[in-house]
This record gives sequence, C-alpha cells and structure tokens, in this order.
Amino acid sequence: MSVPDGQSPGVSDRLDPASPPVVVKLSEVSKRYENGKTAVGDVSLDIRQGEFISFVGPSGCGKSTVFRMIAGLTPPSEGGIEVLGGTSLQARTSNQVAFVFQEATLMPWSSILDNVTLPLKLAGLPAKRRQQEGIQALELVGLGDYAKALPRQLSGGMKMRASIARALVAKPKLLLMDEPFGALDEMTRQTLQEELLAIWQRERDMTVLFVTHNVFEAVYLSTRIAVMTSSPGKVAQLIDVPFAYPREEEFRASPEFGDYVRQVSAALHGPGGRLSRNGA
Ligand SMILES: Nc1ncnc2c1ncn2[C@@H]1O[C@H](COP(=O)(O)OP(=O)(O)OP(=O)(O)O)[C@@H](O)[C@H]1O
Repeated sequence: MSVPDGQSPGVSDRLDPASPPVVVKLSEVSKRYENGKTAVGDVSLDIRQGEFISFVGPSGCGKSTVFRMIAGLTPPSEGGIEVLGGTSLQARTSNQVAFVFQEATLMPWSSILDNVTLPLKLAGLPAKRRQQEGIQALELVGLGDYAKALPRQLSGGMKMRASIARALVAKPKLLLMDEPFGALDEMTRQTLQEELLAIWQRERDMTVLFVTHNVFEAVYLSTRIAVMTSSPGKVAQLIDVPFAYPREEEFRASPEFGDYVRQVSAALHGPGGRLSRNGA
C-alpha cells in the first residue's frame, strides 16, 4: 500500500485540496420541503476538481436532497449553490453533470448500446458518432461485447456497469452517484469499486460525489468523506483519506484502512450531538 509522499506525479495533485479549482460550492444551503420538513440545514462546502468525495450518514439525513440540489433538480430554500462556475441547472442542461442511482433504470426494450447512448441522442449527436462514443464507454466498463444485448440478458452488476457507461458517455465533469452499489453482492461491489477508481484515475479532471451507507466503501474510494448528521441534515465532519491511488487490494487489509474506518464510524455513531455542533 502506498502512502502519499508528495513525490508521485499526479497523486499529490489529487490530494492537495489547495490547488484545483472549486467545482461545487455550497454556501449556507438549507432545504425545507413543502410539508415543513427541514431536510438540510445550513450546509457550506467547497468541492474541488478531481476530488472523490463520499457522503455518509444515517438514513434520512439529507444526502439525496443535497445531491438533488447540486443537480438542479430541486432548489435550495436558502443559501447558494454554484456548480462548475454557473448554476446547477446550467451545469446539468449542458451535459456536464451525470448521475448514477442505485437502480440501473435501463429501458428494457432497447439494446445496451441504445441505452448507453441515450444522453448523446438527446443532445442531438449524429448516429455514427453516438455509436463510436457508446462502444468506447461500454469498453471502459468491460461491456464491449454486450452492445446488442437487452438489459434482461445482463446480471445486476453488468446492468450497473451499463448505467455507469451511460453516465460517462457524455464525458461529464461531475459525476453524482447515489448508492450505486447498494443493491449488489459484496464481491461484485468490490469489483465495481476498483473499476470505478480506475476510470476516475483515467479521467483526471472528473469529480465524483458518492453517497453510501457503507463506511468501508467510503474509505476505500474517497479522497475525502463528508459525515452527515440528521435533524436537520448537516455536514458534521469532513475527513481526508490521504492515501495514494491506485489503492490495491492490500489497502483494504491494512491497519491504516481500519483506522480510517473506525474514525468515520466514530463520527457517525459518536456521542450524540457532539459532531453536529462542529458544522462544516
Ligand atoms: N419531496 C419530499 N418532500 C418532503 N420531505 C422529503 C422529500 N424528500 C425527502 N424528504 C425528507 O427529507 C429528509 C431527507 O431525505 P433524503 O432522501 O435527502 O435523505 P437521505 O439521507 O438520502 O436518506 P436515505 O439514506 O434513506 O436515502 C427525510 O426526512 C425525508 O423524509
């Protein structure tokens, strides 16, 4: 396992939060739904280009609400959100932001290639170009041989790969992943985690925001972890995970990995209220 030493080219950039530009800026953001529920209260957070940041927290603490606001799917009640230098809506409609959800949500009657290239079709790209880019995205996730298959012919893990390919096909600058591996078995989950990190490392400028309930997954994947607490949802603690990539299998078995898992778990389950007073 390699620990950052500032010498490896590329790695230090990923881990130095001071250098890359801010791509998502949340300024005192709150969200109160129409039924009066305050889902998110006063969250301020800067996310920089190339980060892989995971959001962990108890069910209902507002993780998906934060994502929906960043995606421009629901407006904040208070505060400001800037995405890639503009509004969240501008970023989404210009195809710079892509999503992956827990369900792969593929169109059952369309081939995997047609599913994956849908965002390009919606953007008006010609058929030949769509096909080229689609095949490229499928190869990236190891589904190069399944372009003509229908979703029902794929396993759960393969469907998720297709969903990731669809998100990557338009080469987004920001990838929002809301519990993408939550429904998969542990082995498939670990394989997809490794593949996702490999893709992220290749797309040097792509920033990934990832929601998970799984502390092990958060530590394995992330440069930084936002630990959220509920009522109302807040970012209670930000934890840097300063280990170089690629993170080999032995990283998962290392004492340092265990230390970070314990630190994040303590932040999640520690003495009630103490963390939420350290709001980020
Ligand atoms: N459209 C809505 N209208 C009213 N309340 C909502 C709405 N969407 C979410 N909520 C409430 O806001 C709170 C935060 O929900 P959200 O889905 O953001 O949490 P979460 O952390 O993503 O949960 P989980 O981990 O279970 O997916 C919850 O109490 C939820 O019931």
